[in-house]
Amino acid sequence: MKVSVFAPASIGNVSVGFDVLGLAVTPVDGTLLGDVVTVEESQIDTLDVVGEFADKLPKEKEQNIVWHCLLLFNAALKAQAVEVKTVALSLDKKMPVGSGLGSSACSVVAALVALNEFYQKPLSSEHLLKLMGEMEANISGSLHYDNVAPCFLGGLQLMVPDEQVITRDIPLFSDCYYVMAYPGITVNTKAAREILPSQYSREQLIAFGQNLATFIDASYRQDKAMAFAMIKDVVAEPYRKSLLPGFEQAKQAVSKLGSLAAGISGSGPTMFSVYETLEQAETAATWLKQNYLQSDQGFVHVCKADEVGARIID
Ligand SMILES: Nc1ncnc2c1ncn2[C@@H]1O[C@H](COP(=O)(O)OP(=O)(O)O)[C@@H](O)[C@H]1O
Ligand SMILES: N[C@@H](CCOP(=O)(O)O)C(=O)O
Repeated sequence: MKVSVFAPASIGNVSVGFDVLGLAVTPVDGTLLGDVVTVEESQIDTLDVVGEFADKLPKEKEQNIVWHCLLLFNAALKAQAVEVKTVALSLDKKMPVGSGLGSSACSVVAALVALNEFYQKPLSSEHLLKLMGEMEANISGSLHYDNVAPCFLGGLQLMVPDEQVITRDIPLFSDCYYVMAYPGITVNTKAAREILPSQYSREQLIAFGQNLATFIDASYRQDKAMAFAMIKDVVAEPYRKSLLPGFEQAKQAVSKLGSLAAGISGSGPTMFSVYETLEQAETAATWLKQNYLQSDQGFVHVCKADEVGARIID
């Protein structure tokens, strides 16, 4: 049996929900913005890495998080007395590393879902999600599900403080367009987490809670104006924007072009911005391609919410 799984890009935090909100996105032109992992039976365990960003990854398979996913998955199988097989893994690394697009989450989710499908789903979705969180914590130094949950399940996901639930689907605005502008430079998630303050003021805590609660309420009422007015980041953006050349100027520019909201995607450097119409999104995308990209590896995609998440592809 051979199975290939695609796992989509995600916007961690969505500005208003640091570490507790994440949205999966996919380009409207059909581009596969995410990673693909293929699993098939083999005489020995192997990992082959191909794709546009393969050269940005460690050469040794033992340094690749997809290999660590195999080890973690096999341990989970043994704990359930399921016979472990030797497999050939192939990672098509379509996602830039340190991008703020949930690149590591794409590899983790695609690998664990592909392995689970290969074995005819011995692990529950809840068990898989916990393994994904464990992998993300190993990579970024602290546990956060806001990339792996939307990447795995699709849509807009709110992390809840219940280990048996972990995440909840939140109603999203499926008619909006999300422009993802990756400037082509790297911001390491772990480093971007380490620069954040260890403490916040009472004023910041109240603002964070009120913004997030109001966003969730407006999402359930499908009150688009209120929801996107709440897309404000009091936790990370004030401290991370200095890592993103031209971010402030780009945010002001897309606002004049009609964006409903804009912010740092995940830990950056990707900037996301939201629009009512495809025409506005495409106009802003053109501006961002001309003014926000820092290298020839940068790109801009006009996206919609990805409501499916990780999926088998042929
Ligand atoms: N398959 C992989 N995909 C992404 N990163 C990987 C992978 N394997 C190992 N890594 C390493 O994990 C770290 C991921 O960095 P991170 O900043 O979390 O990326 P992103 O923000 O894009 O998720 C990098 O040091 C990268 O070299
Ligand atoms: N909540 C995390 C999100 C990291 O997203 P990534 O796409 O940069 O890995 C954080 O802000 O640290």
